[in-house]
Amino acid sequence: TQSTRPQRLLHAVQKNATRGDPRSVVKAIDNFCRQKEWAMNVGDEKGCILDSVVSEVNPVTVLELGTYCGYSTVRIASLLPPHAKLITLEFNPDYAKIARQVIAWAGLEDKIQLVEGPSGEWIPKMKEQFGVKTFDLVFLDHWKDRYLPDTKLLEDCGLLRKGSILLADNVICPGTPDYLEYVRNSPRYKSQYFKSHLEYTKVEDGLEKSVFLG
Ligand SMILES: O=C(NCCc1nnc(-c2ccc3[nH]cnc3c2)[nH]1)c1cc(-c2ccc(F)cc2)cc(O)c1O
Ligand SMILES: [Mg+2]
Repeated sequence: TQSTRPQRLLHAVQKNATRGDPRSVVKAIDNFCRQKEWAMNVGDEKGCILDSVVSEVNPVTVLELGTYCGYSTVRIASLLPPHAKLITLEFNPDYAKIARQVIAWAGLEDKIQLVEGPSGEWIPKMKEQFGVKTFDLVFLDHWKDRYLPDTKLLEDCGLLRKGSILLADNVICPGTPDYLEYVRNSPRYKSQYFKSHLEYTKVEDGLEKSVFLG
């Protein structure tokens, strides 16, 4: 039977990356996507912006919406302090299966909790299921029409505190117009746009960093 793109991406990691070395996993995926097949990872250019925001925030609790193959999951987790935790939500079981193996190859299972299912169902359960009080950093990279409803859900569930950072991928391409309008005009957020490019292309895209003001 024909393999899927996520399966081919995983094989590229297992062939070219060193077990237990997250940076080599990130490199192997970027090389695969540049040389072989495009895939919707945040990529190396936007990934550097992600790295700088993670390093600046130094978060203890992180939520990632949209795991896909685990590229940004590994990229973020490799920068976290020792007792920090990253919860990543993935809706598609096939993506989740691949992501678990990519995360294992990077040796980051202890820092990452991959949860399968729709964000709308899981966000209200974060406190009771995972003992989360609030998130220091949320990386939004899932379905683009879910960014705004899930942000409002995070607010309503008391999962954001004064100073929590939302970092959103793809605010230009594919685009999240309703989310951008909200975080840029709401008095409850201070927003900043980091201009970049759609992963592995010359098409404009960017990350929007928004600080929740409480
Ligand atoms: O769709 C994207 N990403 C989303 C995947 C996902 N992985 N998991 C989910 C999930 C997770 C929990 C959920 N709960 C409810 N819906 C959910 C969806 N969604 C995406 C698409 C592009 C893209 C750009 C230009 C093109 F020509 C084609 C494509 C680029 C990107 O950087 C992306 O991130
Ligand atoms: Mg993305």
